[in-house]
Order: sequence, then C-alpha cells, then structure tokens
Amino acid sequence: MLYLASTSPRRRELLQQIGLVFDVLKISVDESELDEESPAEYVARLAVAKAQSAQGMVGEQDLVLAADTTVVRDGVVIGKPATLEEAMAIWESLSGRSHQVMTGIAMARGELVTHRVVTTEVHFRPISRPEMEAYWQTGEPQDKAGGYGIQGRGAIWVDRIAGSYSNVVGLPLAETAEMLEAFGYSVWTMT
Ligand SMILES: Cc1cn([C@H]2C[C@H](O)[C@@H](COP(=O)(O)OP(=O)(O)OP(=O)(O)O)O2)c(=O)[nH]c1=O
Repeated sequence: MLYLASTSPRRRELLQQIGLVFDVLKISVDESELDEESPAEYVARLAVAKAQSAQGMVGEQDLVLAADTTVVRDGVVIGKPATLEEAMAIWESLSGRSHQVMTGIAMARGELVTHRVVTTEVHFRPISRPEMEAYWQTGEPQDKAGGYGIQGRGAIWVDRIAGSYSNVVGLPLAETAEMLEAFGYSVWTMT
C-alpha cells in the first residue's frame, strides 16, 4: 500500500492527477532550519523526517511518500507569511526578479529511504503594493511557501518559469513517478 504523509491538499490532488491510489497520513514535524544547512539539504531533511515520522503508522511492506516545498531567494529559505507585513516584505523581495522553488521528496519502506530535490526557477513581473494588499485579502497566500500559489491567483505574477510546474505546486510529478517506479509502483498498473 502507498501512503502520502502530508496535510497538503495540493499534494493529494497532484498524486490523484496521475492516477495513483493511496491513503493520506497526517503528520507534523519541526520545520525549523539548522545552522549551516543549505536550502536543498533543508527540504531533503524535512521530506525524510516527514516520511519517517509516518512509518510508525504503517506496515514494513508499505511505502510512505512525503515532500517539503520551499521558496529560495539568494540562497535564503523563505517560509509561509504569518502577517500582511511579512507577506509584503517577501513579495517586495520577489518582485521583478527570479527565485527558486525547491521540493524535497522522500520515500521510505522498512529500512530503505530514498530522497531527491527538484528545483524550478520562477520569475515574477513587478508587483504593486495595492495588488499585494488585495492578494492577501483572498486568503490564498497564508499557508503557502513564499506566500503565493502558482495554481491560483498567484499565477498573475508569474511571467515565466524554467523547470517543473508541479514542483512549484508541491510535488514534481515526473520525478515522483520515476522514484515510485524504483519501488515497483507504476502509474499504469495501479487501480
Ligand atoms: C510556491 C508555492 C507553494 N505552494 C505550497 C505547496 C506546499 O503545500 C506549501 C509549502 O509547505 P510544505 O511545508 O511543503 O507543505 P504543507 O505544510 O502544505 O503540507 P505537509 O508538510 O503536511 O506536506 O506551499 C503552493 O501551493 N503553490 C505555490 O506556487
């Protein structure tokens, strides 16, 4: 059996989109950063921690998939904004330039744990302050890394991307399917 260890509705939808059959496990891990850790190491570590924290809820033969997505600007991890002020500061720093979205994906079965990090380059057009205020009011930015959703209204700020789109939403599907194949899960044979 395949399990997705995530509270994110986006990840659930992405996995469903490619026809996978799975159950969802709610997990929570400490998301604080460690000193000296790169953004790629951070998302990989959190994805592995999420997968491993769910392993106690499943059998030895079950496969657990987990992920962590973050926005990175100039090598700095940008989290989820808690207030309008925080969101404005983030968006000011992303306006009219590029940033990276990194997702760590982890899969764990018994003693075997694999992980991978996928990066997408995202470019924002210049954003005005009234737009930022209006966007905050929609409620969309609050639970999202970098305070935007490319799959929602946030899309109007994105004028180009290089790399995986699903990675920005929370789970890079090509890479996830490839990793699943290595564990014997094919999207073509799952019912
Ligand atoms: C940049 C961006 C992020 N996001 C989301 C993806 C993730 O759900 C979220 C980043 O937070 P995560 O900590 O990766 O995930 P989560 O807290 O939603 O769920 P869980 O840890 O239980 O798996 O931001 C979007 O939905 N769209 C975007 O364009």
